[in-house]
Amino acid sequence: MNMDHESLMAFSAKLTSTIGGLTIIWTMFRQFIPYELKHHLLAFAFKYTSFMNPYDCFIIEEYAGERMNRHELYIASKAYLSDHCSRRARTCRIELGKDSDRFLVSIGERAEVTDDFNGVKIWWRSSLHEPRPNPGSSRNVDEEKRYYTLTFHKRHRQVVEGSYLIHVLKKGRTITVRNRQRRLFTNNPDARWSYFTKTMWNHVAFHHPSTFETLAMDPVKKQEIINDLNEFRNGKEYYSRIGKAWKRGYLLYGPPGTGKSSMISAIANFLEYDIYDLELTTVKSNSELRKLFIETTGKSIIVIEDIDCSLDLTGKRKGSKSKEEEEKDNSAEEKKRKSGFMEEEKEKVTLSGLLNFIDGLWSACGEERILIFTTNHIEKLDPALIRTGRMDKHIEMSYCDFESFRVLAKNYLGIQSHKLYGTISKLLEEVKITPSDVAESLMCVGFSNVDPGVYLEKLIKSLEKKKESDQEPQTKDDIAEEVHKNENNGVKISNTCVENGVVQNGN
Ligand SMILES: Nc1ncnc2c1ncn2[C@@H]1O[C@H](COP(=O)(O)OP(=O)(O)OP(=O)(O)O)[C@@H](O)[C@H]1O
Ligand SMILES: [Mg+2]
Repeated sequence: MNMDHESLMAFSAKLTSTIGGLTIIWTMFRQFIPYELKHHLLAFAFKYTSFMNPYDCFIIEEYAGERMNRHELYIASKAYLSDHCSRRARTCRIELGKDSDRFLVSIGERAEVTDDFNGVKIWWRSSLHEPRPNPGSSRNVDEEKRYYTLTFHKRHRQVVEGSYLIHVLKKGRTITVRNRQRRLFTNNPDARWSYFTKTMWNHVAFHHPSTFETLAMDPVKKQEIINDLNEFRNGKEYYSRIGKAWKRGYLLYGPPGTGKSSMISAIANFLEYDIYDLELTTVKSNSELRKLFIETTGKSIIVIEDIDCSLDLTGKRKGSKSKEEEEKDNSAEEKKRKSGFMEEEKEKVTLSGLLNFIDGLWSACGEERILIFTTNHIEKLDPALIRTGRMDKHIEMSYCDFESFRVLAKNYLGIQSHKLYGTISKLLEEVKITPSDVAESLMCVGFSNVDPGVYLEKLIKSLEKKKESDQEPQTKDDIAEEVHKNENNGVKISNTCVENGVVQNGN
């Protein structure tokens, strides 16, 4: 033990004197050797060491390009290392993800980790550029610019250059998407965005708990949608092979409270995409619409809710109007032009403008996007918008059936079956009730250990009440109110007439 201590002391004394000697030589070299000679000597030393050194190295800078954007390969490498290697690093950097409460672990400055790729060993090291002092400013020019150095044996250069870097890029991208906090965007009215800030979309963190498990609908239909989404997500090569833009359109239709918005959230949660909720009524023109679409990113869902109410899309395409209507419009336009209102009117979002993004030339802008329209009145939409092939999938969200009820009962009451299920199943066949109304009856916030029977009874009561009111003949007043309501919605009741205050259905 004593011997060991002594030899350690001797070794450290030797080391100190060697370092001291080298420092003196280095200082002399820097001070007394002429610049030209120094340059030649260094170049020779570099050549010699690189000849002797069997290792090559690549450098991945954090910032690159004219606009000094963050290098995509750097971002992907950081994500890749955080997932694959950071556990092996002795020094780690921990950051809080943007808009998220997840921690991102990456390898720290000067820390080194080793990766193994098909038997090839790669050493990664993270470094920081020395900040360049900026005279006249308290800030440095190069603040926080990092880079990674990859070192590997020369004989593996082809593997690293070819497949390894592609592997890092692909994995890194996937991890970045997985780790990011998803966002819900909404468009700013044009008056609020300026050329400088370019904030056409505002966003908040997207946290919606709706998933396919919590969504009450026909299980076969649900599975079909999940399969369709999976095929879409993995379909990059397929889409490029068939020459179609990598995007998909869904039209969700059905009465209010049947789960259209919940379905959008479930899709977003399933695919882990961002949502762009496009408020068409605030978009002034087709060119503004185009800018908004260009600004959206990949892996996103662009939603236009209540498309029938968003705009009067039906009348904006040539040929969709009768001659008489067109003449009427022309004279109205003439009047407006004369009174100076034309400039404002000319600039509008038109159906053709919208269709251009669905399957026109502009549909190819960006990739991996899902476009979803929702409506309560599919019959009010322009046939051009809903013709086959335009929106890839039409999904009807309908009233609550027994299967949907079972999902809701499992979500809200945590039960799979109950003796009252038979009664409920029978009533659901006779009564049209939305999942939203069923959910309302089953809601028991904050009560633990409650008897599910209480809530099922409550549901049965509301179903029976609804059944009774559905069976009651409608009065003149009721029908007048309904006609008024439908007229406001633009729906005509054609086959219904009123006789002696009782409604007779013409069908
Ligand atoms: N199919 C469903 N599955 C699960 N919950 C549902 C379903 N439909 C409705 N709900 C419940 O009802 C609420 C309202 O549903 P949602 O907003 O999705 O309906 P909507 O079809 O979008 O209605 P609207 O046409 O008025 O926009 C949801 O928050 C959810 O709790
Ligand atoms: Mg909705």
